[in-house]
Amino acid sequence: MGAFIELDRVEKVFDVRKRTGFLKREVRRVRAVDSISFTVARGEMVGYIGPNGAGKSTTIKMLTGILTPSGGRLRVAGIDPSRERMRLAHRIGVVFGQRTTLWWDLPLIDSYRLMHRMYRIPDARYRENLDRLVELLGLGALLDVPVRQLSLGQRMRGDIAAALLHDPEVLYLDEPTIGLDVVSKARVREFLRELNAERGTTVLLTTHDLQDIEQLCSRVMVIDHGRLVYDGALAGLHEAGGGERTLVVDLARELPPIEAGPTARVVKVDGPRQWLAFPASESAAPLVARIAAEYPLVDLSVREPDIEAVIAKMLSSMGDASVPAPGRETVVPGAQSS
Ligand SMILES: Nc1ncnc2c1ncn2[C@@H]1O[C@H](COP(=O)(O)OP(=O)(O)OP(=O)(O)O)[C@@H](O)[C@H]1O
Repeated sequence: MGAFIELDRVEKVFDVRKRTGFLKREVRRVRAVDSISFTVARGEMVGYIGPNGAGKSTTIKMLTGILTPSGGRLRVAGIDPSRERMRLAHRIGVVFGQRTTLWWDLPLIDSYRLMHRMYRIPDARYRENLDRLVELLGLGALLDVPVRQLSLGQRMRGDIAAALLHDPEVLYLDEPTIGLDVVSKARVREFLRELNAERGTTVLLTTHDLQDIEQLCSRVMVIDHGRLVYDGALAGLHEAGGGERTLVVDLARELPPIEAGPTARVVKVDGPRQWLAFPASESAAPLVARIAAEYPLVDLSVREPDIEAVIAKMLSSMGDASVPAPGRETVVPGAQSS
């Protein structure tokens, strides 16, 4: 089967007018997406990650047709999103972690009823989908509650159901687990896994949480300064990024740096607290056991590398040659106005 999402040298350039003096204005050209090409097959679950301002949201907005590319070719299910946004809307679902598509003052079920009409979902299909989503996402007791009274995790589940009522073939998720507690995160992830396995829904996921990717996506794409700098398995990204986790150890008192064996090293000491870096591919258990046996251990925790750190390491290990120059933001000659 051919590609379901196709981008061929897609670009998005914004011209931003900036005041630089009393009467002077300068036009700055920001290349938010800079010649990106990739394809996603039907049924794939792909992570789309990158530092702040890398161009992720701009890409998603072009994929939904909210923004028109400045250059290149883009197709979703054979449709050019910005030209046929409404036709495409029936085939895609979008969830933004930071915003809700639900009506704030209305009970949850009323938002769903409105969507039923907006998307002209056939009655039988609407009822069937609603029942299934309410069950899978545990929304039964929440349907009559106004959205503003829902917790963040409940609201997120409500939003995910809203995005899926019309049976979209592809789901774009922008930070779906942001701000959620551990239990809610697990629930959302479990649901997405089931959705993908049972319905074959294609999922494109933007997140700052590496565990979202670890638990959901076999493929991850990294975007930096508007360019695609990595496309492959998460393990490969860890390798390229040096792949280290951190063990944070609280000792009973201030002590010299812990000697923890050949693969771990102390990277920071602050009073009785010490930070040890160790390979992400290794279990923390032997390290913890050794420290517990030899030191007055009070508490400890393991920190996963954060996405920004992994990407930064990957970029520096690749060398500057493959990293786009920071000249993405350029002053447009002759565009000064007064
Ligand atoms: N409407 C706009 N007008 C001008 N510049 C914009 C506009 N939208 C985005 N940009 C710029 O384009 C670049 C990419 O922004 P984008 O929101 O796509 O990044 P992002 O990867 O989603 O970041 P974040 O993780 O912070 O959400 C940034 O430099 C941003 O300032």
